[in-house]
Amino acid sequence: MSLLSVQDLAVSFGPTRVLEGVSFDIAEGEVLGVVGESGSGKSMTALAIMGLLPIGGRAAGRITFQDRDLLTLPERAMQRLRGDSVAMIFQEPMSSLNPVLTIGEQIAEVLRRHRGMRRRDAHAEAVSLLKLVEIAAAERRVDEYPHQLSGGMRQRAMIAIALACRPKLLIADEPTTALDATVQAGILDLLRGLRRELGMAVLLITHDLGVVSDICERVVVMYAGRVAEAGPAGRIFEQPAHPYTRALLAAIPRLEGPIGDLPAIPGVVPSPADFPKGCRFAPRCAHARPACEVAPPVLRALPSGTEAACIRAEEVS
Ligand SMILES: Nc1ncnc2c1ncn2[C@@H]1O[C@H](COP(=O)(O)OP(=O)(O)OP(=O)(O)O)[C@@H](O)[C@H]1O
Repeated sequence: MSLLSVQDLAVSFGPTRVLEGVSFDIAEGEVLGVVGESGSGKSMTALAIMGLLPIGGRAAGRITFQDRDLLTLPERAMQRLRGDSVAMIFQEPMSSLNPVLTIGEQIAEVLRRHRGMRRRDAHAEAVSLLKLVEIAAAERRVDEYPHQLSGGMRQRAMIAIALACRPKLLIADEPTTALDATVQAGILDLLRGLRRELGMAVLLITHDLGVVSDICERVVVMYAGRVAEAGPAGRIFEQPAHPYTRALLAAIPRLEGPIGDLPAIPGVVPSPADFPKGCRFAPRCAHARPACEVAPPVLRALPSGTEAACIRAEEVS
């Protein structure tokens, strides 16, 4: 059974629809990757799930978490859910951490509020949580301020705060983008381990298919506010059906590849006001035909084992 089910999600700002027809499920303990370039709608999807859309944003469709319809849940219940069951971490931990409180105080605050812990117990639990996210010298670090930690350590501290309420689902929005490659690998290892140890589901948002390749079981590829392709990670990587997925895969830097010769996708994601009438990827697609510009392609199951929104998927994959 699904822990989270997103069905036909749309997000609008006034007359502008930035997201449309987005559907996916996450099972308990599953890691789902949501991938796409900047502007494809990944963050908006996450914020709609959290009930934290920017001012003026309106969500339609259905988001079900453990049988509760999140789009109709009263704000107080939503607040409780954000503390108790669903947690989110962002790309830049410094903007989410409070600079004038120690890491320990910030974790303890969550523990007191959501788990009703007393001050001394909360401090001890904060140290345990810092150990869980593999911060060395946790007993000392717990009393330090965010600016005293490195970027990688701050992200680990953010994860510790997110874990303090023992969420069933962790939404990680570009958690490693601001970090250098080695630190990035460490954070991904940590997420993989935590997921195994705690059995929590993870929704991992990234623009980098390389990041999802060995941590996610399933992948949703988004383009210009719609799902371009979705399926098991293995299938997506071995036999991608959508030309956009293939282009993203070709853009993953490979160590053995010639340096400075990375195949890029020409052009940029259109802004919502300029979304084409037909396939939104058509203007950048090497395989586009006039038929692609007539109507938006529907997501359909393909023999390769994924679902793709491309009318030429069988011919081009
Ligand atoms: N406050 C806002 N009001 C109106 N439109 C917005 C607002 N914030 C974002 N958008 C639009 O919503 C679309 C999706 O943005 P979103 O941030 O979800 O993309 P993304 O894939 O997460 O990209 P990034 O990796 O850059 O965050 C974009 O076209 C963006 O211009």
